[in-house]
Amino acid sequence: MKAYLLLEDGTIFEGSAFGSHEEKIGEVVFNTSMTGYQEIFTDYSYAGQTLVMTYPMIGNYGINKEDVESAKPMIRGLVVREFCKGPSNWKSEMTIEDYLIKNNIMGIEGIDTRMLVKHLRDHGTMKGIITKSLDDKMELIAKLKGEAALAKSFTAQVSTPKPYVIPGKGPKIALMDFGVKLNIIRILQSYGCEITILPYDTSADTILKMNVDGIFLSNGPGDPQSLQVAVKNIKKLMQCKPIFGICMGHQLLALASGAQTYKLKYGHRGANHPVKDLMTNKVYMTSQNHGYSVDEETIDEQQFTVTHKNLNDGTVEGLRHKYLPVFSVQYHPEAAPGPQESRYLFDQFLNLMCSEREAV
Ligand SMILES: NC(=O)CC[C@H](N)C(=O)O
Repeated sequence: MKAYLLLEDGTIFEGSAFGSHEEKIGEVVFNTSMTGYQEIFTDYSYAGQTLVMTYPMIGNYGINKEDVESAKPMIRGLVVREFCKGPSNWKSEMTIEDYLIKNNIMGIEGIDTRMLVKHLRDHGTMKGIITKSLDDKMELIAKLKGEAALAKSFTAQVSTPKPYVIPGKGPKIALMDFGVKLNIIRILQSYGCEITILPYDTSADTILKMNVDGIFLSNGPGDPQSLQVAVKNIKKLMQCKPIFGICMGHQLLALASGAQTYKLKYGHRGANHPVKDLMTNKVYMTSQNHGYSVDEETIDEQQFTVTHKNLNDGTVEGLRHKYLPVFSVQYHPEAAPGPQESRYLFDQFLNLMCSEREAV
């Protein structure tokens, strides 16, 4: 069945519908990873977004129950050049089409994704809708342009509603859940940590009473500036405990320290973004998924050091407090999918917690 991707600026891409046929508005963003589509669909940081995969065939190794980053995909739509109807892999349990139907997500295939990405790079990220009919095109465009087209924040939908504990004999961690990727939990678990996953708006006082060894600030969807409640809590927490933040966690930590964030023209989403560790001059290939960035000009140099930078556009990729055991990165050291060479950052967090413990 014919379908269209209609963008907020009126641009139309024609293709064929697949998956569910429920038409939803999303912010259209592209990811350049060659593999790992299942982990990407289930990364809650994509909540509210219609995802364009630039790799030309998606779905060739199917979908399984194991390789997920959350309980369910929160993407609003999927745009591909071609989806694979006959996947082949020992782990495969269903096609991506079955998966999209099951999760009520509409897809469109047959799109010239190179042209679409060039358009988004030139004109910036914008809203769009995958639709079967353009009869009401002007109305749809007006809706896409409207303030109410997309919820302001998806955090409450993806954060845990209640605290829960993953037992362990190692350091105790409070994880502030803004839409955490499961691989972050898996890695912390592999160190034997006891992890308490907390709703995004848990107060600093509640967390301090838990007497944990460290605090982890997770990834998550949306604009960090819309999470002032967390910013306020982090401001207090950073004076008291070791903290490690990833992506949204990094942005919130920056806001808590008085810096500002801004929206990037078309974001960084992919598995081969080069990042330089300015402390060692080493370059790492990193997995990234973010639409916002910390404004370097606004960072208080008395308090924070910029530790990492993106080599494509020079944006801030890592921060470390000068005196407190507090640091963060914009990219994904848990990288599912993506290169695993930044896992050492979890060792640093564990070391910080252990040395703080010894110092007490
Ligand atoms: N992966 C993330 O945590 C993304 C953070 C934030 N929502 C952004 O797009 O910049």
